[in-house]
Order: sequence, then C-alpha cells, then structure tokens
Amino acid sequence: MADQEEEQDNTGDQNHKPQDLPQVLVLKPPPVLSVIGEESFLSNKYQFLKAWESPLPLHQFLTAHAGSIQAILCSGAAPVTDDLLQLLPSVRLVVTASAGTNHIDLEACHRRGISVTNAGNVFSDDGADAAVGLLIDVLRKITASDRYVRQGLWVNEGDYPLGSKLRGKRVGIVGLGGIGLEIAKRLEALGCNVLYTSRKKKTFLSYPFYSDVCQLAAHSDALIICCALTDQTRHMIDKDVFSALGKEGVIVNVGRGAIVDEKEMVRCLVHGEIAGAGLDVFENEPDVPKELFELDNVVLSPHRAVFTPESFMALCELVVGNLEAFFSNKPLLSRVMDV
Ligand SMILES: O=CC(=O)O
Repeated sequence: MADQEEEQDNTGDQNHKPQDLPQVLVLKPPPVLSVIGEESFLSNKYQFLKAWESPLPLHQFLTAHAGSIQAILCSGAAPVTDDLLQLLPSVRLVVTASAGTNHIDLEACHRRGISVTNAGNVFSDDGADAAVGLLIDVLRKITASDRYVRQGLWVNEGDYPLGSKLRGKRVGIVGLGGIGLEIAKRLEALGCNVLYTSRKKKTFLSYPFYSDVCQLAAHSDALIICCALTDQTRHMIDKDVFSALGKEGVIVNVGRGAIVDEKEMVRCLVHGEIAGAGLDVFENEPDVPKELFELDNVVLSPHRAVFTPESFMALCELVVGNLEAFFSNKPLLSRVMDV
C-alpha cells in the first residue's frame, strides 16, 4: 500500500519523481487549505504525505513512511505527540500553520533535536483587530442591539439600553506577544489605558506591568487574553481573577479556551459577577457552553479571530519559506524558541 501511495504523484511536479522529493507529513488538513486550495498551499518542491487520504490506519501509514518523513506540517487539528515522533525518527522539523503551539509536545521536540516553527506574526493584525472588535462589541452591545432590531423589539419595546464608553477604559492585556502588542497599539489609539502581564516585563515599553494576573485584573476594566496555552497558563483565569476583575469587568479571549476556567467564567456571567465577555475560543471546541447562548452580554465567535484570506496568504508564504529554509540549511523564518 505504501508503495502504491509513493507511486501516486500528488506533487504536480513533472520533473521529479515524487519519491526523490523531501517528504513532509500532513496529519490533517489545516484550516488554511480550504481557503487557499491545496495547489497553492502545498508547494510542488516537496512530497506531502496526506495522512487523512490514506486508507491505512494512521499507525500503519506512519510506519510505512517512517524512515523518509523529514518534516511535519500540522495545525491545532492534529496533535504532535512524543508517541508520534517516536514513530518518525527522521523528522527534524515541525511546521505548524498556527500561532499557538499547544498541540505540539515542544519538550519532546527539543529533546529529539526537532525544530518547530509557527505562524510567527502573520496573524497579529487580524487577531488584534478581532480582539478589539469583540471588546467594543461587548461594551457598546453591537451584536445584542442588532438582534434587538432584527427581532422587531425596537418598535414594540422601545429604546435599547446604552452601552459603555471605550475611551478611558483600563485594559489589561494577558500576554504581550505579537498579537498583544498590536492590541496595545490599537487600544492606545482609541484612548484606553493599557496595562499588561507577560512572562517577562518588556523593558522597551512604558505600559504598567503586573507580574500577577490577579493584580492586573484588579486594576483593569477589561482583560484581553492573548497568551499561549501552556502548563503554566491552563486555567490561569480562575475564580480569583474574575473576582478581582469585578462586576463591571469584561473579559475577551482570543488565545485558547483552556486558559480560562470556563465553568467558572460561565458561572460568573450567569450570576452577574462580571459584566460581559467576547469569546473567540472555548475549552472544548466546537462545543460552546449552552448557558452562554442565553446571555446578551456575551459575544461569541467560532475561533476565527486570526483568519482572513490575507492572513492565510501570508501564512502560505511563511510555511513554504520555513520548509525552503530548512531543506537548504538556512535559518528558519519563525522558529519557536520557548521550549
Ligand atoms: O488560533 C489560531 C492560531 O493559533 O493560529
């Protein structure tokens, strides 16, 4: 079966036999594929082994190609675990088509001498636009009042309750990486006071830094979560943080659902212990806690914050650039350093 697959030229390259090309494993189609199309995304300089198209069980498929796969192209849809890497001794590179790397066992990659690259900064603008958009939406009740108008309630019930002003708000950014920095720039331009927490204080910035997220919440009117999901940040936004944020506080999450203790967040929203939420990510996507559907002070979005056709085009170039750099022994373009 493996031989049959190797005979099938899925590279589009007429000059090379596919088996001469470097082999890159793709476990599941990353979201970018459905927008950009396989022909554009999967460069014909490599033989992409699409595990999901093989009739073989994954383990057998991987074993059949174990010696020849040098790189893995992945996304959040398929985890890259230590057990998987164990089966693929020739892998030296994992390229993820995402900003987040929580689906990759970074420690195992480090131990095995495997480099990892991610989406670098290609999603920073769109992620920041979406985060600020969600914050404005919650504060000014844009989606909720849209529903009000469509349901004919303006006519029957009168004016909709007023929202709250953005200018002057103290916004705590949790994670001042590429997306966080872009959020800060936008909020500054909109007249907000930016504060932040991050792994380390950024000495080149004058925004107030809080090493403790509870302290940050206590000094913020809104918190925007845009840090990485790691063992340290899982459920970091917990009961104590919500209580420090307080009844008037708003939370926006464009990072990962599991950074927030979702059950506790739902409880706080239902009981009015925080004022509202703008959420692009959830703990068990695509499942969203049903209680949130009933709440007008919550804006929901289906994990789309960073994705636009433009960011996907940039991602496409970056992925190909990283593969080219790797296979020609040049420095990687967006190496993940924090192992
Ligand atoms: O959530 C999207 C990403 O991590 O790229």
